[in-house]
Amino acid sequence: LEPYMDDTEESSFLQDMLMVNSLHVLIKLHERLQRFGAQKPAPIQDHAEQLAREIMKELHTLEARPEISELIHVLSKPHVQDLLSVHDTVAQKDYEPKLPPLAAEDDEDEEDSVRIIQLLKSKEPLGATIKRDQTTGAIVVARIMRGGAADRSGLIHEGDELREVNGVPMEDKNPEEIIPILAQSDGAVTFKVIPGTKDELEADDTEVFVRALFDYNPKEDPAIPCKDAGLEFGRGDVLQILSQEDDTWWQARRIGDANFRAGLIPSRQLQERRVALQRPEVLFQTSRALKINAEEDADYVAIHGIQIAGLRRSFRLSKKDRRSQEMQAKWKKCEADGENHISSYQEVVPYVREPGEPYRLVLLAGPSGVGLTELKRKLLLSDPEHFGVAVPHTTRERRRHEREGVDYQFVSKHAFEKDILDQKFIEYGRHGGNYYGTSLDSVRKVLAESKVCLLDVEPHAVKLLYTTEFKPYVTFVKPPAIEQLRLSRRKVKILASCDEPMPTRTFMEADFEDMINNAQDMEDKYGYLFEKIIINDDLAMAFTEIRAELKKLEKESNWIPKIWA
Ligand SMILES: Nc1ncnc2c1ncn2[C@@H]1O[C@H](COP(=O)(O)OP(=O)(O)OP(=O)(O)O)[C@@H](O)[C@H]1O
Repeated sequence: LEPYMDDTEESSFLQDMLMVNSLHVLIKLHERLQRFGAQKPAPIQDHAEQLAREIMKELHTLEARPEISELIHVLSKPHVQDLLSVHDTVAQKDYEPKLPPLAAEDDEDEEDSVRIIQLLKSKEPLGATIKRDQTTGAIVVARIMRGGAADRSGLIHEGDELREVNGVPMEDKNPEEIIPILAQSDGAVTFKVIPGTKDELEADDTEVFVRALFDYNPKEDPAIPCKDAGLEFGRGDVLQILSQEDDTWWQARRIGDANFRAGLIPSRQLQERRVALQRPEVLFQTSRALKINAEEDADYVAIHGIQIAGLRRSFRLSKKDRRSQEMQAKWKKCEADGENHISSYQEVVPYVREPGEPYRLVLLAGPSGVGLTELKRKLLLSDPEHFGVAVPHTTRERRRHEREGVDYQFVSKHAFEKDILDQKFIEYGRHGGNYYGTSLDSVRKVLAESKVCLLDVEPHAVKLLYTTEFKPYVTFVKPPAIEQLRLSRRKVKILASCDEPMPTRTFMEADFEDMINNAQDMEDKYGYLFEKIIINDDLAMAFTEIRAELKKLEKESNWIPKIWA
């Protein structure tokens, strides 16, 4: 397993688990069962326990001999008796617990339609919610949770009227008083119900999977009809929708949970209505042109000492030029559709890359200075044959050390402007009279080489790449809390703005604050596009995490928006 283990924690966990004695015993047991199962042994008789008792009785009547005393001694041992009892249970295939007999129905006045139902309840909840019917005042089953005990029994249905639970009449009880009665019942629970008239709808929507675009905690939701029936989830979790029968509360389970019982979640309509009612101000703003600072790219090499073709980013929003107005270039492609997006659920389907198919495009987004270039550089260095980056276009003069098509694609201003008109760029900007930009074709070129293309973009540009062709995997790199940010970046040198005397300086408090605020803004506006969030606190750890995520992405089935399928 070693090649698959990145993490020492994972491998030591596995090792410990494999060493556990009880696991070895279980494996032996399993092997034996396999062996005997194949032989299909049949019991000679299935009342060994009773037989032993009869033998004991007879032995007591016989004259005392050592063998007889020994046999009596052996047969009277509790564990031998238990063993015989287990033998009989298996021989009789008597695995199901027994329900006590139903009480004789002596209530003559009871309507004919009353049905007595017995369920065996374990520690698991019943999986049904109840409510008082507003018109009749009766207690009725409001909802049956898919996959729960009530659902599996097939005996209780939505709309059934509850008359009694374990002999306790429900007439004058509130739902709040009934819940503890049900919760406390363990083992057989007897219900007296009048079946409802509601037609059972065939569940035909269980193949619906969605990615949650918001965090949800039912305990904090005052509107949920039953907090205990709620399903907690986080943004990015994939949920299987098991019922959309109710317009307001859907039933769902979280993929990866061992539990197959559904929980309640707000429906799409409910969630979108809620968001619309408390929309942050920012969602009402008309999309404004985003001002981007262009920066001189050669500085990058000076700082990092390592040059990787196409890695330099000459047009990312930069803290270094924050105050330098004349360095600003306007981004054209900033029609941020995302700004009006309401986050609820995104329908997804499983996806496995076919051999020969291009890899999903890996998009990195994050606030300026958070470490996108650094993470990209580390990934490239870790496997230059596997990862690639798009070579940007520029209209500036080629420098001596630069190679055409490797460092940049050097083009004329006329050609660049034509490409802008032809919408060939994902992003472009202007600096010092020159254009810089990344084209869609340069990304396609990397993908056509069967490489994983790493691209860092402003989040508003993600929308442009959000297509079946690129199937982007959007990773948002986020700064840690300000204390850790100060600590981890205390020795880091960054490029200074052009009006500062030294070419490099350390991060300042304002840089940290900007980084955190910008990250928050990006998350608020574009969070629904982020498939993975990585917190770049310790650089080595952030790199290990992103590398592991990308490996998983390539090997395992992953969920992509249904519109790409
Ligand atoms: N986790 C970290 N710990 C310490 N230093 C870091 C960490 N991540 C990045 N850095 C350093 O912070 C500086 C800025 O990182 P980087 O250039 O990768 O940011 P960026 O997101 O590409 O931002 P920009 O687009 O503004 O350049 C670099 O010097 C980098 O080495």
